[in-house]
Amino acid sequence: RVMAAEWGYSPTNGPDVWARLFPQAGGARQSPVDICTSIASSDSNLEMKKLTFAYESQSDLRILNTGHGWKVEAPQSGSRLEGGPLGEDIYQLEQFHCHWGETSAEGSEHTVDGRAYAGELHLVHWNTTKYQSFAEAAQHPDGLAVLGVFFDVGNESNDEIEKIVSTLSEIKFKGQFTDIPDVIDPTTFLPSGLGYWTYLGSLTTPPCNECVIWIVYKEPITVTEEQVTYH
Ligand SMILES: CC#CCOc1ccc(CNS(N)(=O)=O)cc1
Ligand SMILES: [Zn+2]
Repeated sequence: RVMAAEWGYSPTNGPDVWARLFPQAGGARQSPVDICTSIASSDSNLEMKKLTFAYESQSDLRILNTGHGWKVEAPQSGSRLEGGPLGEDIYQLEQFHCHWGETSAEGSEHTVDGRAYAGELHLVHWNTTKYQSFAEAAQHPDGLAVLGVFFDVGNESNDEIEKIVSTLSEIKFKGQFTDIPDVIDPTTFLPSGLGYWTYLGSLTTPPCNECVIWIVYKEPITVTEEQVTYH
């Protein structure tokens, strides 16, 4: 059948047929992957070059219903992500968004030894040392760096996530957006334990560009069931 107009996750427009419209989806370094902890090698170089990040608190951020979740546009010229697997380049925050599922038993894009988490937050950065724009960076193998943080469902709610999901009732439909009234500090999304897995991959959704250096934190953050299931 001809590809449905919009890509999605159904049998007729899902990942198995994305490559028809988005050739990179058929590439050799596609994300997400299952992280097999037994074969992940620890790289002494990474331990030497500590991954460092610095974010500003931002107000007046806009949140969008993408049709596949929510996305906060957060271009931050003052933000910096560097070190670890990123060589000498500096990466700047562009946006962050979330993936979750129908139940809290699934929803993350990456899995760890076959185990899915309730959701996954992605902080998308681009290489401002080498490229002039996000769109240009997304055309290069070292163009983007995405921090992935798993969500575990528990009894504590995450205050920063609450600032975001409390606005979702205003953007029930794809394409709608609204302003987030609170100040958001992306640093608070990160777990306390800073151990991570890293690999060279791609955008996990179309156009699936193979331009992402993935950094997936080992420690999940805890959110409540409410915070990852929307009515
Ligand atoms: C090239 C291009 C483009 C559009 O920008 C994006 C940005 C992020 C994403 C989501 N990718 S993910 N889930 O790997 O962060 C998809 C398209
Ligand atoms: Zn994502």
